[in-house]
Amino acid sequence: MEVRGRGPRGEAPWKKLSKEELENQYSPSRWVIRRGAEETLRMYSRIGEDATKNARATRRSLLHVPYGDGEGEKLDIYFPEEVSEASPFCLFFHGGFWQSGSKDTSAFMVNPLTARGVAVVIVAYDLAPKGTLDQMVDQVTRSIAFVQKQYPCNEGIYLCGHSAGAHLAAMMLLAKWTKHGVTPNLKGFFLVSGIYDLEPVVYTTQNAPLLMTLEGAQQNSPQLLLEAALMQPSDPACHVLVTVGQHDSPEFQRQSREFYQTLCRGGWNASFEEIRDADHFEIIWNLTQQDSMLTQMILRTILREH
Ligand SMILES: Nc1ccccc1C(=O)C[C@H](N)C(=O)O
Repeated sequence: MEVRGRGPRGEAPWKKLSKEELENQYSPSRWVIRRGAEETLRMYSRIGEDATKNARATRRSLLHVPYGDGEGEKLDIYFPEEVSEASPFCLFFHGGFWQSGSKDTSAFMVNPLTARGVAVVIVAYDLAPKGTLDQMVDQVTRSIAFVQKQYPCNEGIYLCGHSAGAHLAAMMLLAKWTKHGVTPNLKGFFLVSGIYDLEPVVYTTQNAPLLMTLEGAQQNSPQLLLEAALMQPSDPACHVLVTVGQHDSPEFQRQSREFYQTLCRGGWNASFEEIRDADHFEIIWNLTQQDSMLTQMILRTILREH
């Protein structure tokens, strides 16, 4: 499929959509094909809860560790069998349009990754309306700095995010670390069904608790920030995997493709994968399975089995 990049003065394609169609495009559960929307959302919670129960029952963990003073600033660390401070660490940021979801139902990737020697950190952040986008981005930045300070010998820090969580992870491509007193050993990004240009979200009902202004949306859009920055990646070896489900909405697919293209133009070591036969939710359920394509891609990157 050909994707027209937006030229400097080009019209963004979503601006041609009616209000109803835009709402539809940014309602992931309306695009699922194997079950109804309600059932999908119920199943999403249940699979997340089961994965978390299972991870907590079978893995050594440190739960509800504060990474800041705020009440919501907590993370869970799950260790591989052979505990080593030098493990690679993969931090996961859950989705839910910055207004739903919890670290306590998001341990999807814990068992497959810890089984292969990777420590997994599931990070909580303050959801809207309590948290603003600016605050969430700051919290995510501090959670990463915290892990780097706690485990300075780590073999690499990898960030994985789903949906809104992929947005938060992608913002870290532009993070300024100096004020945090530490530069994390960032080695890779796994961005799953994310939103990188927040502007269209302003015109949907998803914005009711977010209260984003147009300016706020632009300031928190990695798509726009990367286009404007023309900055070189600080570590050219740092790999960015952009993935989207075959059954994600066309707007979600466009967002992922355009973000990938912008990364390539900026000189990032990026790759793009459409996950076949997966919708917005199934794509993350894949992470509970050791042998799924997405889990395997993540493990290959982290374990450098190219
Ligand atoms: N992106 C997500 C990721 C995780 C959990 C929910 C969502 C949703 O988008 C829910 C939305 N209210 C929907 O009905 O599609």
